[in-house]
Amino acid sequence: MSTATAAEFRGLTKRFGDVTAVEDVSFSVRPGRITGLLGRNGAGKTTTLRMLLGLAQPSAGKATVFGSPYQELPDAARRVGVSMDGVAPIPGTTGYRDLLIWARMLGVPGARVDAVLEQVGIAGSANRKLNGYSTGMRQRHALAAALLADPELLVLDEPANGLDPDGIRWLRDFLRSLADEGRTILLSSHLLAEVEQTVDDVVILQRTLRYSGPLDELVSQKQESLENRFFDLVGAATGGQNDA
Ligand SMILES: Nc1ncnc2c1ncn2[C@@H]1O[C@H](COP(=O)(O)OP(=O)(O)OP(=O)(O)O)[C@@H](O)[C@H]1O
Repeated sequence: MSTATAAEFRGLTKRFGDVTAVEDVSFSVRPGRITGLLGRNGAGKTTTLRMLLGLAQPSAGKATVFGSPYQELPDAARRVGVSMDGVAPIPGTTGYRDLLIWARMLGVPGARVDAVLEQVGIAGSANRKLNGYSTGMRQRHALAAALLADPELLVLDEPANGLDPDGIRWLRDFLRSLADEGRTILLSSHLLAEVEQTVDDVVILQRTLRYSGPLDELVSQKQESLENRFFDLVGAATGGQNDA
């Protein structure tokens, strides 16, 4: 890889009218590692990822992938695999058919569909309609779609949401195997105990950046759990979201 970081966020700010969702956030995502973007509901995680992917325009600052804004990155859709809410499948489509449509859009061979279905462990359900999938199966399906083009970077918004304990353990091992192959993973989550067992680096967001760096430096500073360090950095909940 030619650039030293897989993704960079510099002074990134996003305002929605009177609401500042993300304020002056800067951090780097190191290649070949799993980075967890953590924050409570409304902390600005999804907005940050959307700005990285060119889906939301920053009010100030910038985000780059492999050194370029996403929109200017050659072959971006194949180099960056994304799992994020907001892309609805065609109603009544089977899992297989949905992935085949994505494969054609990405210009990858149809055989990749079988490969990713096997990888995420839902090949046996591929001929079922997607609207009958459980939450866990939907998460695996979304991951399969993200993997179709064999991307260098995976951006996963809340990939553990809705997974049962088996699914969570599977996801952890699966993400680690992807990172061991040299891929970079940036995932958002509010499941702190889960993340503690999954990620190498941590970014804590509460509108502003509260921490970015290796997980072990964060938790070993005080020999405490990620959860305790998280609340040290973002403060206790006051009932409102997106508190300063
Ligand atoms: N399109 C939008 N229009 C107006 N406000 C928005 C929009 N998108 C996000 N926001 C606001 O920006 C803030 C950050 O939202 P965001 O979805 O990025 O947080 P999050 O950390 O991903 O939260 P969650 O864990 O609940 O998904 C919230 O106050 C949210 O209401």
